[in-house]
Amino acid sequence: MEKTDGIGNENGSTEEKQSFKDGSICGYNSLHHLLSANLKPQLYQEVSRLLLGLNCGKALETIVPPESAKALSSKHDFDLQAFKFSADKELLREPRVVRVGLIQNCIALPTTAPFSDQKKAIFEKLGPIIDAAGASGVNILCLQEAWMMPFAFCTREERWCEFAEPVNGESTQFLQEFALKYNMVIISSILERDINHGETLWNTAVIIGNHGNIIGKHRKNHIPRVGDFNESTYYMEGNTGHPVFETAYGKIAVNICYGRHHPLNWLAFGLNGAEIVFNPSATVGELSEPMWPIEARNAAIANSYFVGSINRVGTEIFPNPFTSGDGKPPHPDFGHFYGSSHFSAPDASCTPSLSRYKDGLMISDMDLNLCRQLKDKWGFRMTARYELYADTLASYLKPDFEPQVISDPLLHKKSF
Ligand SMILES: NC(=O)NCCC(=O)O
Repeated sequence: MEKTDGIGNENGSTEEKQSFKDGSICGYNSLHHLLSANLKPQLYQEVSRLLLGLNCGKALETIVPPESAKALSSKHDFDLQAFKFSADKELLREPRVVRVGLIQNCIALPTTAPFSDQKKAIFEKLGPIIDAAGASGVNILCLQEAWMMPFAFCTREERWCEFAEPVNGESTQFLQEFALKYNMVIISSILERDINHGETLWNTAVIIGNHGNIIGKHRKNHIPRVGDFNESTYYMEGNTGHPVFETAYGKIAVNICYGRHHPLNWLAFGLNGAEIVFNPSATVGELSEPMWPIEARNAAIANSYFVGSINRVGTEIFPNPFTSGDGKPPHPDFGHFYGSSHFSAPDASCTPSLSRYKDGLMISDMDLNLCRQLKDKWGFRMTARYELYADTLASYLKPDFEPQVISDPLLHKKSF
């Protein structure tokens, strides 16, 4: 249900336009809602074909979530969308269909509330959304980056480090119960405190198996130094490589937030055999929104795997204004985290996005056979010429590296 007619309404008043500060797109939940509300059905179909691609030659199918999940989404006011990526029927392999979920959410209490209350309120907010995923039969569920806290890394204040937890801490224990209850793999991105290594901090994804066990962890490889993303004040670049976790439902990996700007990061997870790579994120409109629908989709295409992209929602106001050395006046917030979580598939199709301003659960079935089918069709792995790039990289890393540039000999000749 949309809030206003947005600019689609010719009489759109100033008040209506003001309401766009809520994070909506001219009053609409998402770009796709804006288009479907304003284009004739035939035009919308054609725009969708170009915008979202085709899966097995058809528009992506939707699936109907169970009534219990729909009831939870109405009661707790979160967006709920469900789709299905198919693959071609094979003669020798059975389809390998898994149901995957992504959760996006805003924080639950102001950042000025006691930390324990903030964390508890986020747990309480997430419970019904995870229940909806469980009721829908989701096999693998991924939460957003540092879901258990406000994204306070803009502030550079040390007190936010108190939110950090060991891999087997409170947040993991909270999710382990759901994993066990719903026979679900859960990927939980937390601020980690590594007790055994001098209590250092990391930005870490914990992989919880469908028996409630901890399968392993991965630490964020690339730390942003852009805009207000002052994360390097808090933790260092990860030391866990590019692990792929073999779970009951397929081989999965996690490329945490800013790592999505690094094509080699995506590649490495692919080389290790990932079939689904999750990108739990926290990013804001002004900085990255034009990149958001492109990077994950490109990674899915180039590496012949599925990608699940998740971004938090809302504007988080911090008690003390901060600056980031970019000449901007002190400000108390990052800007708007624009949600828009979605899935991308190796055949270049993708789902529409979840809301730009509301909590949400995005579900999709995906037949993992599609990964190999796309490798066979496009041959990106076979044509990759890795040895050329290995040579270039090895040479680039040497201190005496010189770029391979052949200059036009006439370029520096004096003309008479
Ligand atoms: N959390 C995080 O790494 N954000 C960086 C900004 C971006 O990559 O869009």
